[in-house]
Amino acid sequence: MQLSVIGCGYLGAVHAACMVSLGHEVVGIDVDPDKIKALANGDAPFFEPGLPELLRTAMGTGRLSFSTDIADAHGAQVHFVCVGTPQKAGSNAADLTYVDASVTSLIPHLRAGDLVVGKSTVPVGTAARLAAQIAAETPGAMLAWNPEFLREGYAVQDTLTPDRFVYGVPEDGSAATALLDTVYAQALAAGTPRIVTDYATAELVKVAANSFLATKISFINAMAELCEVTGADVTELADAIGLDERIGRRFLNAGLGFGGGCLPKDIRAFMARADELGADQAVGFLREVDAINTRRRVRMVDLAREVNGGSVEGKRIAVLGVTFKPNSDDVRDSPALDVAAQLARLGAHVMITDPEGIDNARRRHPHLTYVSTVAEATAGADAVLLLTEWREYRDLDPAVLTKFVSSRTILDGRNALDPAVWRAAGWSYRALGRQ
Ligand SMILES: NC(=O)c1ccc[n+]([C@@H]2O[C@H](COP(=O)([O-])OP(=O)(O)OC[C@H]3O[C@@H](n4cnc5c(N)ncnc54)[C@H](O)[C@@H]3O)[C@@H](O)[C@H]2O)c1
Ligand SMILES: O=c1ccn([C@@H]2O[C@H](COP(=O)(O)OP(=O)(O)O[C@H]3O[C@H](CO)[C@@H](O)[C@H](O)[C@H]3O)[C@@H](O)[C@H]2O)c(=O)[nH]1
Repeated sequence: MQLSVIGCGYLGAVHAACMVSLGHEVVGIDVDPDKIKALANGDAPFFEPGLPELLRTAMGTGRLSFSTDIADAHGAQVHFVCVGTPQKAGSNAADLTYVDASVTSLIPHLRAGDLVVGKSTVPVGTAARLAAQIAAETPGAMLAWNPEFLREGYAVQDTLTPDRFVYGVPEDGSAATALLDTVYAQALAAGTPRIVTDYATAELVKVAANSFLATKISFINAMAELCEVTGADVTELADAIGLDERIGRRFLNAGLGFGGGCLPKDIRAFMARADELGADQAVGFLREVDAINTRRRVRMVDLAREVNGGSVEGKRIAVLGVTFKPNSDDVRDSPALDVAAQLARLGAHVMITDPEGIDNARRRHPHLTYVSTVAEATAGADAVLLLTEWREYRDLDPAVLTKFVSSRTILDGRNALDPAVWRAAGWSYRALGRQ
């Protein structure tokens, strides 16, 4: 099938390359000329495991092209909308500027029978509004909402073998469903469940899933707060409750909390939309989920002060990890970057290192100091903060770090290290939610 993918960021670039690997012919469109130039050269414009190889193979087939001109989407039968829906400045609501602009620019190039497929995460009600616009301007063209559930760091496998497909389709949605079934034929044949529903349900499935995940993380972080005042251990607590299959151990890792370009802005946009719908009470608990999450960052800064005798002013603090999670270069709403910036504001000499995130972090916080190695970051450090649990930081040998630091103090913001190993090597080990 001929497909277009509009918006080639973390979601769209992976989607485009994966669709080619399924046998389709794809044109990727983006308004960012640098991104399109890199992609057209077969280079991934961001770090995502497996994407460079997939892109190179896809380019080699001759079935993947990229363009900044939306007119090049003409001729595709299915058009995936993958543009950003960030948080609006000064508000909790989602900024729909990019979704609206991309659909408006696409409409003149649609033909009757074409299917526009929204993949971006949007407030409930968006699909119905866009469907009406498309129907008015290109009779016979259709819209479906097919939210995306991929995780950064696992984007390729999540796209090719998702847990489920959700299709939000109009009342007479059989043609739209049939087209999406053709696009995803391979995964469907392998048994991936698909739920065909209305627009509103599909939109809500996406934000409900992210709200649930955020709530699970904030729940365990609230327990961490209790552990801190009682001397209990949140990792053992999580292991114990997680053995109950109804609860499950996944997404119960206490620490610095959730960040990234999705969970924080999605729960806020959900609250804002519920407010507009007069249903703010229904998701009022998300305010608490957000507040618990933010408190973890404050707690980490406080802990850094505490181990430095009450103030970090003039202290050398090594920060290991700056992305919002490992295996990604994404620093959007990164708890690690936030903590590093707060410590710098308090007068600490913060030395940040990260395997993939430095360029993005520097763009957001150019005044902070970035170095390429753990040795440079920890040289003369009064405290070492592990803030993103990259494999290489989990595997650090305390005996090796001892040679660089000025004080053997480690704060484990992700409960990723074995306290016994670090203490046995003479380190003072502190973490969130455990002694
Ligand atoms: N990142 C993820 O892991 C992920 C997972 C699931 C869902 N989502 C959702 O997918 C959407 C995209 O997220 P992302 O992380 O890929 O964002 P992103 O910022 O990485 O990418 C968005 C891209 O859209 C482009 N764009 C903006 N306006 C455009 C237009 N008018 N025409 C063409 N391109 C345009 C931008 O230049 C950018 O490259 C969001 O709604 C997000 O919530 C993201
Ligand atoms: O037990 C846990 C699990 C995660 N996190 C943090 O939560 C954040 C989000 O992690 P994750 O959900 O793995 O990353 P994303 O790539 O942002 O993926 C989420 O957001 C995407 C965009 O909507 C969805 O598609 C995915 O299903 C959803 O998991 C990160 O900061 C993690 O460090 C924790 O603190 N504890």
